[in-house]
Amino acid sequence: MDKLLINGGTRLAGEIRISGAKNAALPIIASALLTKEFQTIRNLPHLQDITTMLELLGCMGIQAIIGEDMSVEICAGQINDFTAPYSLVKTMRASILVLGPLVAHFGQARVSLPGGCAIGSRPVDLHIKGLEAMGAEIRVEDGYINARTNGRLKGAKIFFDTVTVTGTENLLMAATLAEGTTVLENAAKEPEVVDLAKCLIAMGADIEGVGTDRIVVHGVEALKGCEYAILPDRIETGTYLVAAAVTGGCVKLKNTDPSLLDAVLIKLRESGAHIETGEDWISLDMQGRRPKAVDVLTAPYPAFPTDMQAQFTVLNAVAEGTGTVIETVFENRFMHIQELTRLGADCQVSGNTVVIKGKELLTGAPVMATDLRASASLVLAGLVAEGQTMVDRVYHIDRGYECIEEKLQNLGASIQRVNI
Ligand SMILES: CC(=O)N[C@H]1[C@@H](OP(=O)(O)OP(=O)(O)OC[C@H]2O[C@@H](n3ccc(=O)[nH]c3=O)[C@H](O)[C@@H]2O)O[C@H](CO)[C@@H](O)[C@@H]1O
Ligand SMILES: C=C(OP(=O)(O)O)C(=O)O
Repeated sequence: MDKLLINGGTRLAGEIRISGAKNAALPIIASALLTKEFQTIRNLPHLQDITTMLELLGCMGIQAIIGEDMSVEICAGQINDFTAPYSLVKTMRASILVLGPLVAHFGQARVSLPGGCAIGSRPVDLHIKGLEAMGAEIRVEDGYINARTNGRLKGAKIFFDTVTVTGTENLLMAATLAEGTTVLENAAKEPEVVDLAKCLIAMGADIEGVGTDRIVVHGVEALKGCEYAILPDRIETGTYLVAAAVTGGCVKLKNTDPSLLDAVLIKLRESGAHIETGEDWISLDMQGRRPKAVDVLTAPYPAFPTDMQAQFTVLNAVAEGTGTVIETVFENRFMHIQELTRLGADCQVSGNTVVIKGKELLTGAPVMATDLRASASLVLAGLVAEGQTMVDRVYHIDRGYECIEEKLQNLGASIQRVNI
């Protein structure tokens, strides 16, 4: 099994390119199920989750032609199966994103229930209720969501009790082909939802209120294929900025979009980082200093993202002062804390809050990755810790970070992938 071996202590410096956003690419690949025409998607990140999503379409008889320039061509016209099997869904919860498009376009879907995961129970009740409100008949049996509709789905008024990103995306996609108008209230405003909506509009969908919490979709009879480039990954961007900040380094990240990272950049500036931005780049210079501790509270966009919480815990662990991280989105997203403690971090967890007393030095140790962002935080801690850190279960990281060791090596880090 692959592991990452890190020798900490190098100040990161240099330039790297940010990849396309995993969390936009996944729903946009699923959107190809809404048309029988060819869909061309560009700026795809090279990630395990993308491979899994394409494999999922492959199980349905759909071929994806992968181009050399990080693009893929998909044509759902060849579909012959409407099942998302447990074997794939258990490795990637975002497989649930095929549910809405399959029912809306083909009138049937059989999608395995994702189940809980390391960061919380993560139910999909709001996806199911929304589709039922649109007229789908849904039975949950043998661990599968079986959905059917006789004719087109019907437009409906849907209120999300909780802001849900993939829930909004699933119902948004379903609504594009429904008969009549669908109103999604308390919808997610994440940039990845906006990117999906822009792609759907390019396919011929009629959508208003994109980027607000009230999305109105006037259903159309058919959608056409389009060519669409995925937006940059704001979480990958934020992770490399924190990597530079904790090592006192100076980096420039290209092919990104600073306007997607307001809440993160504010916290990094508060921590003492000198940040400059251009239209598609961000530079951060820590000038060799330790960061100052910052308080963070996660909440839906545009607030501070839960997917950056673990990384900021590491920033606080090596900062001057004491910082607090409060997680309000997922009930169990502190699995990295125990591992950070093994590197010497001083963290006290109480309910959804962790209080971190910054230390001048962390020390390397073997640690175990438990989920995607938890793993990223362990790599960041390893970069700053004195001595050697070995991060095990790297497959979690490969779900969401393209060539992480190569990108960090380009910034001067001592990090290697080993298979022992
Ligand atoms: C592939 C993808 O885009 N993943 C992101 C997406 O996950 P995902 O879309 O799974 O997360 P949600 O936005 O749905 O979850 C937010 C909260 O709503 C709850 N909930 C959700 C759906 C539902 O039917 N019922 C319910 O109670 C969840 O348990 C959680 O507490 O948004 C999360 C929150 O920004 C991010 O951390 C993930 O990286
Ligand atoms: C939690 C994440 O992904 P997923 O929703 O696919 O588990 C993430 O990207 O941090």
